Amino acid sequence: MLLDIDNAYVQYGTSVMAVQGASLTVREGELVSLIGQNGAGKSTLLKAVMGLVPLHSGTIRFDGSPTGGRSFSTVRNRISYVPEERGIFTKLTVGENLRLGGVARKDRKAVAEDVERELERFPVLRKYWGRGAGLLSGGEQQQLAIARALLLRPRLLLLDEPTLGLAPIIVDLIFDALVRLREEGVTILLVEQNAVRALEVSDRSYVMQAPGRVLGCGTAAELGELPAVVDYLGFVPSEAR
Ligand SMILES: Nc1ncnc2c1ncn2[C@@H]1O[C@H](COP(=O)(O)OP(=O)(O)OP(=O)(O)O)[C@@H](O)[C@H]1O
Repeated sequence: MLLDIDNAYVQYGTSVMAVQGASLTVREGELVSLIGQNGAGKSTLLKAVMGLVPLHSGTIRFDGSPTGGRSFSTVRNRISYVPEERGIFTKLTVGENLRLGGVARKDRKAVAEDVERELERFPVLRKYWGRGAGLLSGGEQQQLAIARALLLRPRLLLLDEPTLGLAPIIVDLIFDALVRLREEGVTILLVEQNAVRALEVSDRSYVMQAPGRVLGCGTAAELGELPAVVDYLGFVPSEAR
């Protein structure tokens, strides 16, 4: 098991318990999605994996080791995270942003090859290589954020709502890229509000319901057998689309 979240609780301040006993696993090579409505606790769970919010209780293990300890480093363990707000440095160029993804690596030649591969994956980044990243559209910035995250050669890629607010043609482009990444063997945990598309591309999905509980998990076919999940989603996962 690459990622193993067991009975995680996360609290903001003293009142809001945003995640309440969530368990989730990701195996090497899987594309797993986390779906559910606004405020269900999906983003919080990703932040907990990155150590950006502390666990109240429960455990998160990466490759068998707890993620919470001082000695754990997401960079050393090669976990890449693309937050909902993307984290692009708007004052830097596209090329500078992209190269930043590889700064922690020592294999400079391989980094250069990986930059080239990302430019082939997302041609718009080549086109705008020298342009200030702040001038890119939302969809272009999202491609840059994903490409930059891939430059770490992540063992696990965490994506928070990569298609939120983007034009349908860009949504298609991002989902196509996810399918290809999965074929390349990149392990992905995807938070997505577009449940239909997420179910379509994922090996397995977790359905999360506020406040912070996992309602069910499995393949689209398995989720379709769970009445509470079908009720919550408002459609039968295996019959979507
Ligand atoms: N920094 C914060 N301080 C206090 N409460 C927060 C904070 N961030 C999130 N919450 C609350 O925690 C709960 C879970 O939020 P979270 O963002 O994880 O949900 P989500 O499923 O990712 O939804 P969304 O798609 O809207 O991001 C919500 O009730 C939210 O209001």
